[in-house]
Formats: sequence, C-alpha cells, structure tokens
Amino acid sequence: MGLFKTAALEGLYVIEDFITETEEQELIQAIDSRSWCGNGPLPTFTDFIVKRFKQQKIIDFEDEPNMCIINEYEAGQGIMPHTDAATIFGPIILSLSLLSSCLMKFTHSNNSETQFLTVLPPRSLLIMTKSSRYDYKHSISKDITEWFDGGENGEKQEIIRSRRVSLTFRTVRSSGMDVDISS
Ligand SMILES: O=C(O)CCC(=O)C(=O)O
Ligand SMILES: [Fe+2]
Repeated sequence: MGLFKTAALEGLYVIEDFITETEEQELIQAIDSRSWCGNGPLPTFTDFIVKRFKQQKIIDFEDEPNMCIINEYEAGQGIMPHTDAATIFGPIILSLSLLSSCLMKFTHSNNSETQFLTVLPPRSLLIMTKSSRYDYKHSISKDITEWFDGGENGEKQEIIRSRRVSLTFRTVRSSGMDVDISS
C-alpha cells in the first residue's frame, strides 16, 4: 500500500488500494441494490471503512465521520470547483473512489493559476486536510479521456473515464448541525 503526498500540496494524500477488489464489488452491490438517501446513522455497509480509518489512524476517534455522501459519475460527468463548507464540515474530508479512475484538480481560491492535479485510482482513499481542504477548490472534469503527466517515471498516463462511484466521509460540526439546510 503506498501512501504518497501529492504534488507537494499541503494536507493532500492518496492511499492506493485502501480496499480490495472484492470489497469494492460488495460496496457497489450494496449501493446499487437500495435507495440509500436519507438521514440517520451511516449505512452498515460502510462500517468496515470507518473501522479502517481508525485502525490506520487516519482519523481520531473524536473526529469520526457522521456523514457519508455517495456520488455517482457516469462518463462525461464531473463536479464543479468547490470547497466543502468550512462552517459545516470538519477539517478532514475522506473520499473513497470506486470503479473508474479520474483526475482531481485543486485550484487555489485566491489564485486560479495555482493548480495541482492528482489521480484518484479505483479503491484509493483521498485525504483532504489543511491547505488542500481550506485554501483550494477541488473539481473533476467532464472529460472522457484525461492525461496525467505528473507520474513518477515522467510518462503520460491516459485515463479513460467510465462510471465512477465515490463515498465521501465528513464530520458535520456540532455547530453546523443546527443549520437548517433544507430551506
Ligand atoms: O467524488 C469525489 O471524490 C469528490 C466529491 C466531492 O468533492 C464532494 O461531494 O464534495
Ligand atoms: Fe467536495
């Protein structure tokens, strides 16, 4: 398992093979077989992931995520640049990628020319903290084919996008819990 710090962006990490292929398949089956929208405790199929966060000391016990959002991207879909709301969510954002690789772009909020790209391979865990979490916007393009030339051996890596599912774990801050986001 390789933990690497991506492109010298403070607080950004990607852990490859955070889950196995079997676990990935089981998660997809669980996600595809039900409607998982709603409030309440995290779905039980995510229990082993949260346990692993603790085992690997990725989170402190008091920072245990209390929210998981599942995003699905078909080829040709992405997510616009944004910073996860600092007033609502805690300091650590964790995103587990399933099925397809993609590139995530980090653009500095005060200087759009300062950008970093990182590959999110399937089964990898993205850890976004500190500067990467607060000072940058993150986005995923709609491109079906992407190129990444920040690899270790300097070779360009081609990424062909297909269906990607991500599980993003966050801690809703207790003060944020009082915010009525339905109106
Ligand atoms: O799909 C991802 O990995 C990121 C999702 C995301 O940035 C969000 O839901 O705020
Ligand atoms: Fe986000």
